[in-house]
Amino acid sequence: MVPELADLLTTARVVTLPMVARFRGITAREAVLFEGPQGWTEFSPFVEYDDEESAAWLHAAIDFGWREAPAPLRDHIPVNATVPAIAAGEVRAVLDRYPGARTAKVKVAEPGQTLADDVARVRAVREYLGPEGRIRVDANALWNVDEAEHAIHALSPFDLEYVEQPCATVDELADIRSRTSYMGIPIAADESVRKASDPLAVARAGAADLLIVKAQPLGGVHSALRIVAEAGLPVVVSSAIDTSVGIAMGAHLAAAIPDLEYDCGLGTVAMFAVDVADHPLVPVDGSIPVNRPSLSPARLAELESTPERRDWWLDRVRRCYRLLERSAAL
Ligand SMILES: O=C(O)CCC(=O)c1ccccc1C(=O)O
Ligand SMILES: [Mg+2]
Repeated sequence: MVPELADLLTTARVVTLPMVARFRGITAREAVLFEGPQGWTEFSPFVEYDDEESAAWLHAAIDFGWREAPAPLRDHIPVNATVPAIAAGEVRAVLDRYPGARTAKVKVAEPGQTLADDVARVRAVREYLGPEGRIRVDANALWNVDEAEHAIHALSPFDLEYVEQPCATVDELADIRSRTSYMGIPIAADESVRKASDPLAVARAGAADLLIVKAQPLGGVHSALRIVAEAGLPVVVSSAIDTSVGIAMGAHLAAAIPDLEYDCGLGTVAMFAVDVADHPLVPVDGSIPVNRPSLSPARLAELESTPERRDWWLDRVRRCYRLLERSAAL
């Protein structure tokens, strides 16, 4: 069943969630929430994304609100802590927000910082987690191949689980993967999956050892699940800094994947000072439950965006809906 545009718009709530610290350059996250027959669902492409890219996120919102999710194979999803490109001295306070996490993902290669900053941050994370903790780093495509080789070598003494999107292109990923294979550190693709016209190209090229998959940019739980099956690589389901509603979408995707060998990047509700759900999907004992959150009217009212931002988001919903109609994607 597919909703009419009017059905979407009548249930739409536009919210702005304050964050505890800056991430991806933002300190508040905006989202549209719709209530469908399956429960609440979320549409929250980043504000700078164009309509074509954002339309996949609307497809995902409709999928989760109007179509039954696949049968869950597990009721909890182990998650990683997410450490922004902060100073080493701030690492402890961030990790304290993820009780029981055995895995941390650390942002590296931040513009304006140095490799020494990355090394100090990763060292602080290793000291916090101890030798058995798992540390993965995410460069968000910001290194060239030589920089990546140098940085991965410098970070390797801290025992990395994998390096996420060290470079931008599929060819560069293949190159850095063969240059560093002697170190035995896997290479993960993120932007090469979620921002690519063909999300399977990186797998087909043998340019990554595992894939990061996100439900909203891949068009929803069902379409992401097909991509995972076709890729034939291990995956990590991760968030786009969604509210508890979008995180529930990711959790339902993760719950339906037969082999989930890595912890998922779905602990990010911990980044919000306030969330929309009665029981926010923050990690407890290192995992989040697989359920559909209920939202309290009082909390929705408290987090309601300004009329200007509401108009902006609902216009975006209309444009993306028309794009989906025109491409016969609904
Ligand atoms: O994977 C995680 O731990 C959290 C999610 C995350 O890092 C992220 C969130 C929003 C946009 C991009 C990214 C990313 O993985 O690059
Ligand atoms: Mg990433």
